[in-house]
Amino acid sequence: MAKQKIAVVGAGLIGLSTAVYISESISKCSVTVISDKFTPNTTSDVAAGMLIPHTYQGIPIHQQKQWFRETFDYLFEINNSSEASDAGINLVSGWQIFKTIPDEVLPFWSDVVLGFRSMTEEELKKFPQHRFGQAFTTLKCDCPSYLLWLEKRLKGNGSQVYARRIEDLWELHSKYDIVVNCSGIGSRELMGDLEIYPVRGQVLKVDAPWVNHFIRDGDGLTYIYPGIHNVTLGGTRQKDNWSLSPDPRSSKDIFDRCCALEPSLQRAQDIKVRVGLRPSRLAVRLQKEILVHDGKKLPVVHNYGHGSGGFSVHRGTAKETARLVGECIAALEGSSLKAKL
Ligand SMILES: Cc1cc2nc3c(=O)[nH]c(=O)nc-3n(C[C@H](O)[C@H](O)[C@H](O)COP(=O)(O)OP(=O)(O)OC[C@H]3O[C@@H](n4cnc5c(N)ncnc54)[C@H](O)[C@@H]3O)c2cc1C
Ligand SMILES: O=C([O-])CC(=O)C(=O)O
Repeated sequence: MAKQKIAVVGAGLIGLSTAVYISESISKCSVTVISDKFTPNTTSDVAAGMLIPHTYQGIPIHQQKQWFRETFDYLFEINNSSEASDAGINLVSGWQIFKTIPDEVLPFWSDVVLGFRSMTEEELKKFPQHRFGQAFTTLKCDCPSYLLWLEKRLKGNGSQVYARRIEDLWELHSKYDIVVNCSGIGSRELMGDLEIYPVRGQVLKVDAPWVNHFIRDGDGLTYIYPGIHNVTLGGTRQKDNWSLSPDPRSSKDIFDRCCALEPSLQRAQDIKVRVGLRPSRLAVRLQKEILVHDGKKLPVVHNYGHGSGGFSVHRGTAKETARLVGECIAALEGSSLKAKL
């Protein structure tokens, strides 16, 4: 049986990690990634890269927990290997703090991260405005390093990578048997999917190597995330705002909010501003679709709409996408066998 040719559209975190999973788990295929932007110019490069899940309202919690666990276990294994530094993965401990006691004292992901517990009175003294907190250890990706590492893995296993903008997935019909759509916010135009919308996020990447614990305000707006190369200070969440231009007033506001939680940040150096558009949707779109033109068919598997939580679940959604691609391959092989009989 000839190898099935698979095109993955998108070279952000979701496209690259899905292409890696498919190329490493399905032997009967060749994989080509096609994208108009690559690292360091994708939304995924802007992210803080913390493994702290965001809840998708349209997806059962057990499913989200499974995606998070698969992602955490995968990155934990990399963290414990000689690849950790190349892949940009580190373990980081810290605190999520709340001004009032949250509804969810024990979030669904509490037994996936390491050492989850309530903060002690002594620890809370550092944050006089906050009444409650959770201490735990999780993983963080240095996003550009991780994307480069994924790209290197792909090229190393013989997959192809091309720069090109796709206007219509049907363009790929003549060269590919199956298309995997990981175009993030680009799916609004590419698929005409009006359920996906941008949530603009502005962050600062600063040099402050003495900061070694993360701090996240439970309101999700203010966070300090130390990584391998810099500390990410956040943030903003601006629904339906498409602007990629840095806003100086937001930068000052972010810096002030973070200094209120960690005053030593006043001495931070080399402050860079980054903006990204979170590809937000009630639920990640993870499903098969058959495109039909003039009686010809093109199977497509969608994997987009990861919003604020792509890093936290990417390996789990890549695995599920590969399973759907496997079903498409079985169907194509079944129909070519039938045609021969
Ligand atoms: C400020 C900020 C902080 C964040 N922090 C975290 C965090 O700490 N933890 C976490 O889990 N998540 C975080 N996220 C969310 C995370 O960044 C996203 O969920 C994730 O990056 C989405 O990845 P993606 O590959 O779908 O999108 P993208 O990175 O946008 O990739 C989409 C790709 O598709 C390509 N593309 C689009 N349209 C076309 C087309 N028509 N033709 C060809 N190519 C196309 C693009 O060029 C790009 O390569 C954060 C996001 C932001 C903005
Ligand atoms: O909420 C966080 O902690 C970081 C994040 O995922 C985002 O800004 O989207």
